[in-house]
Amino acid sequence: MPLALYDSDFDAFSARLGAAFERYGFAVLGDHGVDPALLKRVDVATKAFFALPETVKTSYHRKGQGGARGYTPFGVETAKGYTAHDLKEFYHVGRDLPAGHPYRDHMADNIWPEVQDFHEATYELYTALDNLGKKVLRAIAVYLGLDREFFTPLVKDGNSVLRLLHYPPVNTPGESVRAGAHGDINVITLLLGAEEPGLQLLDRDGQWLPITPPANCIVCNIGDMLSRLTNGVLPSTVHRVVNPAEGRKDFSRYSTPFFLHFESPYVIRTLPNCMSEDRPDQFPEPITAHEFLQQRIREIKLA
Ligand SMILES: O=C(O)CCC(=O)C(=O)O
Ligand SMILES: [Fe+2]
Repeated sequence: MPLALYDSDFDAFSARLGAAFERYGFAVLGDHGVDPALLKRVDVATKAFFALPETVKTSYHRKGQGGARGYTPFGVETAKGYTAHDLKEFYHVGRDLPAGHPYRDHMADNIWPEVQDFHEATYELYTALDNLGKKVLRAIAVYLGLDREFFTPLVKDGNSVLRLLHYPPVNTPGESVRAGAHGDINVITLLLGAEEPGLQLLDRDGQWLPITPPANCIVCNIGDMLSRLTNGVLPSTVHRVVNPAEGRKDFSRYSTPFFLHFESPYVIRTLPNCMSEDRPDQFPEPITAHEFLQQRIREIKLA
């Protein structure tokens, strides 16, 4: 789906995107407008970071923060319901908040590694994806029959995270997979770098479908918070990253999801227009975005 349609025919864009989300929980966005030169800078800085010695990388790991900022080493995150850990390491960049901002009591400051251009490039990408996410949410709002700007204030200072992911080569057989089957916790996810094969979604008939986006596309999916808010009208589809095929085992995979979150105090309460006699409220208990996130972080062994 070309993002150009957002400007040329917003209603058509909203209808097509919404239909893809309602059917698959996923959509692929073309010509997303994020500067290719910026993506190259992020790629260079990311690879430079992960190539550092383990002792240097772990100096950017903060225990007891739920992996919210900085480095999370290989072998920590474990998908909900799994015993074997995922085969990945990652770095989280969060939102910079001004001095005195009330959310600073729970949104930690960023940690910046000593890698050239890492701070500038990754934060520029954070801002670009934050803005792109607002466009996607405008299209979703109209699809759901809400005001076009319904989500805009709810995500303004949301606890969104840019995750720079590295899946190292997989040379030893074992139970672990690159990323075990999971639903994303957040509102929506915008994913860059899924051209390297491995990502699959679990379709409603129980089949795993590979996601093979053309170059320069962003894969977008619905997270559990939006699924809950919409009473499942927009599904948070389970997905995973499988281990590489024979010829690709010696290669790393790098990908970059942006997990867009609500502002922490926002109360997720089922939207009235997503309930009906045929679709009774599945989530009668409201929950704040903050509490929802804390519960899920404990489940994936990040806290
Ligand atoms: O690496 C990918 O393609 C997907 C990663 C993912 O699903 C996640 O980190 O939540
Ligand atoms: Fe995911």
